Amino acid sequence: RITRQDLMRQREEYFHLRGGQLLRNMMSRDNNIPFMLYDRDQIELATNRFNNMSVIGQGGQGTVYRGYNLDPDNNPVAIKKCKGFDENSWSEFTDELLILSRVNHENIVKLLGCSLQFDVPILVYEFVPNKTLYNLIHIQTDQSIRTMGIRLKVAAESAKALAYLHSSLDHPMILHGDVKSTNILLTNNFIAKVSDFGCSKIRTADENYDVVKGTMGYLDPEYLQKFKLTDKSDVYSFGVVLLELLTRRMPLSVEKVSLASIFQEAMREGHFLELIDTEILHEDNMGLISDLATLASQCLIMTSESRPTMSTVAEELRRQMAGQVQQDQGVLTELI
Ligand SMILES: Nc1ncnc2c1ncn2[C@@H]1O[C@H](COP(=O)(O)OP(=O)(O)OP(=O)(O)O)[C@@H](O)[C@H]1O
Repeated sequence: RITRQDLMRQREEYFHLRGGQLLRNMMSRDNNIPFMLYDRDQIELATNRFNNMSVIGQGGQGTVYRGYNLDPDNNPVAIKKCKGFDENSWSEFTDELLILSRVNHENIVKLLGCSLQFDVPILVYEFVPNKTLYNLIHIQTDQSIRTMGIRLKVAAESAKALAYLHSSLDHPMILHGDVKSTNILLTNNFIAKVSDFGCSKIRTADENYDVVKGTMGYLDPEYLQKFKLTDKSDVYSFGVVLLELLTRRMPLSVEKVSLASIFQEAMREGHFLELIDTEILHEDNMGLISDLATLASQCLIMTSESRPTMSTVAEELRRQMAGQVQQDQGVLTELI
């Protein structure tokens, strides 16, 4: 018969085997890192024992639950239960957590903590209440996402988040590896939050990788040839997201033709305007649309070296935003 004491001992064992002590030491060394290590009981209570009613999403790497009572301010959280996790990958996973816990950016879904007391990793994130960008572009016809201003803002914020992951001094270079519109979440005020970190996403720039990760329609063609993920692979995938925002077309057509290739051909032949979503195709927007189309096209260049860096893309989008604000103010002044 297994007693409660046996169970407690087993949980402690799991905790140590999986590098829990390492994480605990790191946290006590650096009080600035608000990263929590949750007990099994806390997670089970928060998800009502992983009750189906608490499920908010299903991804390739696991199931996401809505949870309560874990956040000190009592905000809801999103709890991801990873699946298909290899027992031998725990130490790699804990190493990654040490880095991911240092990621702190307003446009990145915050990783609040984890639990090491289950047979698979459990990750706890800040809860983002609105839908994914994919949902708002392709499924729901939310009025707000129809405006050019919101689309530009979402693009600029997502680019800023990716640029931070690639080149912040807070942590080594982090490659996202699966940038797509389902991995951009939006708050009720349409603040973009890049998500989906935590299951083997950190790579050093020169590491070779032989398993194809990522999503069809967004994958860097050079990565598919060389199996080497780089910062420019994220730039390519971001280019596809930019196209989704401009065209409201799916990244892959029903015939499995990529939006990127259709768009690049239209750019070469000078008729890309035919692809742009008619809802944003106004005279006032023409300059901006043309600039954004050029930027997307640069992100999608076949040879990765010729693509801009994420910082350059973010800076260009910031500049465009500033231009828009000025333009809006100009219109206002004229009206007054
Ligand atoms: N922090 C969060 N707040 C609110 N909802 C979330 C959060 N994280 C994920 N979700 C929801 O859960 C769904 C699944 O997320 P997840 O990141 O696991 O999968 P995915 O990105 O759709 O697929 P994959 O992991 O295969 O790339 C998302 O589409 C979203 O609806």
